[in-house]
Amino acid sequence: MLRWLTAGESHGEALVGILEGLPAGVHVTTADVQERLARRRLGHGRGARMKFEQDAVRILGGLRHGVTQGGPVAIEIANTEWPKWVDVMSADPVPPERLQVDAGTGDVREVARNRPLTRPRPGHADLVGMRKYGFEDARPVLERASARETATRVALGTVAAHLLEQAAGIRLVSHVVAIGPVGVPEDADLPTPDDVAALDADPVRCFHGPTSAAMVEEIDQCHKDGDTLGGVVEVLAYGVPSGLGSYTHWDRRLDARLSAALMGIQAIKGTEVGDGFRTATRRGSAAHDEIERDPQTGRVRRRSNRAGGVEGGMSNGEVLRVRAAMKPISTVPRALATIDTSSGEPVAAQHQRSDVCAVPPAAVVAEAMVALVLADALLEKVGGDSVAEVSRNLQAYLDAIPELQR
Ligand SMILES: Cc1cc2nc3c(=O)[nH]c(=O)nc-3n(C[C@H](O)[C@H](O)[C@H](O)COP(=O)(O)O)c2cc1C
Ligand SMILES: C=C(O[C@@H]1CC(C(=O)O)=C[C@@H](OP(=O)(O)O)[C@H]1O)C(=O)O
Repeated sequence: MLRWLTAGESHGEALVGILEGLPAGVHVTTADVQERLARRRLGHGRGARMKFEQDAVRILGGLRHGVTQGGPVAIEIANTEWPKWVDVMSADPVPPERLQVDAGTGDVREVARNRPLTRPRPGHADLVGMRKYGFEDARPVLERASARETATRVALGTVAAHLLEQAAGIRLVSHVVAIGPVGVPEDADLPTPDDVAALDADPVRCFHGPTSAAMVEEIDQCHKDGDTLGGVVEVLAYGVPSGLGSYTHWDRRLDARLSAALMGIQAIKGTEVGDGFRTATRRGSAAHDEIERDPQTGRVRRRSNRAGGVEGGMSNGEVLRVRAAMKPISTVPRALATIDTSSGEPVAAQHQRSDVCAVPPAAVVAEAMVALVLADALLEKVGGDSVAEVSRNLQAYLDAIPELQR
């Protein structure tokens, strides 16, 4: 079983992620993690912070000379914004005068940052978080609710992706299929893992040129209008063997596990496996993937992949395809109506800098979550304490599948 945990606040000193249950022998370096994190900062529509926030990575445990040792991998991502927040986000008590507006000492901007946030944003965690944890200030809520935390998921997902590729030849890619009302055509080509450089070069991680240009226009128009946008991302995993996950119990189903992991990303409000909601509109004869034997190779194959590579809660050997729908950013510049929780008066919601659209980075985060779930399911299916053992076990399982079922 693979387990992962994250800790840290958006403007705290650092975020930390731990990945436990990894086999020894996964080759991965700080530079690999940094490369994925850089990808998460890309994307037309990101706010000002992503221009200067640097994601300073340190691997604190679990690796020796670029190879996992079997123990938990711990990764720190320092917030380079931290110097501006040292007092406001200090873990230990600070002298009260350092945080008071009228003290006339210290950094005035930092004092301003400590003003209680009492105008909760509709759509963010602010109001319910204040109620639930007993805060009169939304600061502690947004610090942990913030998607800054997704940096740790991408860091841990990098390690999982390396395990998948090195032990089983599984490779992932993610892309953006819709931003607001602008979506790629249904019959557009799917990217493969060899297309990552092209996706990185695209301002919105979209694989369909004309749609990408229209998405950029939509974001620019939305920015001008003081508004925000959501969209849909898709993750594809190539080379997934048949039989990860199980039909035997609800929480063993691969589709359920993928869906929960995607839904656990901030602002994701819908998930889809394969054609998902579109399948629900079809008749059975046009909804499923017929089985035949390839006359050339003699192998069992499908005539289509509407199921997105999962049947009965198990991977079926086809390309795994899952989608996640992201709501528009809730810090809307043309601020929405709310109430001031210190006075009860109707006011405009708090708003400072913010992303206009964070769908492109959400694709990178979704890919990391899928990598973690698949790595967990792979280890569960075949086990192994080293990458070599996982590979051997996988091969032995595949070799044991009867010839007529292959
Ligand atoms: C990559 C990414 C970046 C985000 N950036 C922002 C942002 O700049 N401003 C904002 O209000 N919400 C942003 N969000 C969304 C909020 O974190 C999210 O809406 C909030 O935590 C409430 O959770 P919920 O939307 O799941 O209910 C972002 C989400 C992701 C995945
Ligand atoms: C910092 C990141 O995303 C942040 C996610 C976020 C939110 O409310 O979720 C709000 C913004 O932060 P701030 O309010 O400090 O500008 C984003 O920049 C990141 O992705 O690394």
